[in-house]
Amino acid sequence: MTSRGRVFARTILRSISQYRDHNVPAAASAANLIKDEVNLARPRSTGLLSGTSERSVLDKAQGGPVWFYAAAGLMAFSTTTVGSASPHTDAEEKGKDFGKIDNTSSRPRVVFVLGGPGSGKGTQCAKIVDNYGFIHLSAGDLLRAEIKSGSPNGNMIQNMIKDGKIVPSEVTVKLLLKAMNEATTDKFLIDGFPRNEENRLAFEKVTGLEPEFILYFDCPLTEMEKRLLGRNEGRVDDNIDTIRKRFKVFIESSLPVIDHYDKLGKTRKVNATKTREEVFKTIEPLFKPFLEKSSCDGLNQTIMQYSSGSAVRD
Ligand SMILES: Nc1ncnc2c1ncn2[C@@H]1O[C@H](COP(=O)(O)OP(=O)(O)O)[C@@H](O)[C@H]1O
Ligand SMILES: O=c1ccn([C@@H]2O[C@H](COP(=O)(O)OP(=O)(O)O)[C@@H](O)[C@H]2O)c(=O)[nH]1
Repeated sequence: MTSRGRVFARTILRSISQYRDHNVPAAASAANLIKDEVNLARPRSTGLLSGTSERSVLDKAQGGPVWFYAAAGLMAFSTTTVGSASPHTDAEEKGKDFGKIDNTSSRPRVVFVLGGPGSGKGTQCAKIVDNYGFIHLSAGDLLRAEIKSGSPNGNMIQNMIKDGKIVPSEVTVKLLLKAMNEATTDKFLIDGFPRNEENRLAFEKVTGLEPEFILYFDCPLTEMEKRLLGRNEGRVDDNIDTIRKRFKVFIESSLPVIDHYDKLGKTRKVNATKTREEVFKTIEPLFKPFLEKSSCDGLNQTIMQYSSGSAVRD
């Protein structure tokens, strides 16, 4: 990050603050998130040219430090196309046609794993991690860890989870960013997030990242209820009252997110009622392309661009 870049980022932060003064709520929450992220990302961004291990994974978003682009509001979303553009694409039907993953890019690659509570997201994520080198970030697990850590937000998060409500985006996005920044790989399975349109917009604004695709586990409520009641993990929300509230929230708030990505041709719908093994077989073709070519070439190219100054956007 050059000093001109820093000056530019500060200017943009100022203009976001001015928007906030004019009561633009999205700009206001973005500005808060961005300020936090500046603090998170800044110490690492000094190592831009000193090798991949020292570069924050998120520094690579859009070929530059994420907080810089977030501050600049230059969210030119990824042009990566994954699979067919037709909506409501069933994974079974599409088979190998999922293959258009941009493995020459060095930016972090994100897959959102969505579906109702108990549809089997966590179960399948574990299998994908074992076989395809992704990092699994469960937003619910991150929130539960935050409660355990004794964070000042702990009580609020606990109450929201008990009541089946969606925790404010500021909290969840910050936890996700921190986990992404600490990760040693750039392939992320983000499980159980975004849960509503506000979550989605907050993540997009702050990271500038668009998911490669959305894995949507389609499962009837009766099956999900049965699975949740048998989960036996001692969770405060796996009781019939909270389960019913979670279903309502899923239908009212989360389905519109799945629909949004559907319209962009990014939703990969999977029949989640099959056995664990059958579901995994169905989704595997979606992940094979990620193994086909290392992203090192793209990464090296990005580092060279930084060396020559051509990737600096001020
Ligand atoms: N395909 C499946 N068939 C039957 N039970 C399943 C299947 N997938 C997951 N389960 C079980 O259902 C429960 C909920 O699964 P989980 O992966 O935790 O769902 P989610 O992460 O979507 O809430 C767990 O007890 C899990 O072992
Ligand atoms: O992005 C998220 C993810 C989870 N939660 C909260 O955490 C609970 C449990 O979510 P998780 O994904 O762990 O459980 P699932 O819905 O898959 O059973 C949800 O009901 C919400 O209260 C949230 O607020 N935002």
